[in-house]
Amino acid sequence: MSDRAVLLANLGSPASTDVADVRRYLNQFLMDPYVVDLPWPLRRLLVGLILLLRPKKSAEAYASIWWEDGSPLVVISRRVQKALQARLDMPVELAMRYGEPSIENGLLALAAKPGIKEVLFMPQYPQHADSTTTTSIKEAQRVVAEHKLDLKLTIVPAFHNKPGYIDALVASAQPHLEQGFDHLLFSYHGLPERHLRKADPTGSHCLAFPDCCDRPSPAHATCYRAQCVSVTREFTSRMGLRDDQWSLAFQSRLGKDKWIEPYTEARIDELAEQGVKRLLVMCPAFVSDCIETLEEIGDRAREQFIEAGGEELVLVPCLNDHPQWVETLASWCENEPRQA
Ligand SMILES: C=CC1=C(C)c2cc3[nH]c(cc4nc(cc5[nH]c(cc1n2)c(C)c5CCC(=O)O)C(CCC(=O)O)=C4C)c(C)c3C=C
Ligand SMILES: [Fe+2]
Ligand SMILES: [Fe+2]
Repeated sequence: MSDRAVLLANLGSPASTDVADVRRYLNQFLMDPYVVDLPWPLRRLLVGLILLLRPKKSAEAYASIWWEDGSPLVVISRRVQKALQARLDMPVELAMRYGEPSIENGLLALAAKPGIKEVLFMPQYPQHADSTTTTSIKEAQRVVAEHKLDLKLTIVPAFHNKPGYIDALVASAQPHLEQGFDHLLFSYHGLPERHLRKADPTGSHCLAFPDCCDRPSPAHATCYRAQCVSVTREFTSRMGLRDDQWSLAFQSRLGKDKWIEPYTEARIDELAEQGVKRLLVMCPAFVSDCIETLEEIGDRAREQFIEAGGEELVLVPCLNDHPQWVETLASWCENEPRQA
């Protein structure tokens, strides 16, 4: 048995679809300063306002996609953990940034295992965002420091360009594309534009020009949008798609701020107006299906598309527990060099 263990980290879901549980979850999530990046008093005020109406609406949305054994995001993440555990000779735990199982309990459980000296911490996000990758890493570092754990954290950052990721995406999505389509829409989770500017280490690249994502820059190491563009280009080139066969948009906008564009909702109407009848939608910001794919795209966007004149919207499943994805994760776990 190796002295390395693995902690897979995803975002998390409410404990149940009860409005009180959804409110608790949304409060923990939105009060994270990496998610709503305002000073505490303003954040408290804004989140308090959001929590007046959002929990009921979100609880209904969660109830419409909830599975017998829980939230799809958590159930699928458990399946991946089990498949990876069966494949590897090292302990594999699962943690969520918000709700349960927590990053704290995951790290404590691994630290209690005899002989474990290093934890490979793997946030399950292909593209970097402070609201996902950074906050998970900070939480893991906090737990190690506060509990004085005798563990080395080796962090696997956003894996948009890591060998094997695009191969797994192609392997899982190709059978769906082979069924035929008029257009393929890549719908990524959105982000306030302010987050993109804040994550730009050069301070002068991201959103400074309309084509910033096409101009090479060190800023792209932490630019969510550039990484979404790069994943889309890699995928479409591997599939041999022409530029007019696909487009890219951003979903899930919350609040009044300007988020990165184009918005998925607007793009769905445009595509229906252009005569697209069979629309395929992929959501490569997520490795597991979740409320954002199943409800926002699979239900609401589908309804919108059909009302606008489309005939069929097909949601391409996320990587989920596809064998090639599990194999890719396993190879990263075995081969990732220990960080100094
Ligand atoms: C300011 C608000 C939000 C930011 C910024 C944000 C970034 C972000 N989120 C994901 C991945 C997921 N988000 C999910 C749900 C979700 N996201 C927000 C808000 C922000 N996300 C809310 C309020 C919710 C809850 C659902 C709702 O009420 O609409 C999920 C799904 C969780 C589940 O239980 O299924 C994921 C996954 C990324 C990748 C990202 C930054 C790029
Ligand atoms: Fe989100
Ligand atoms: Fe850019």
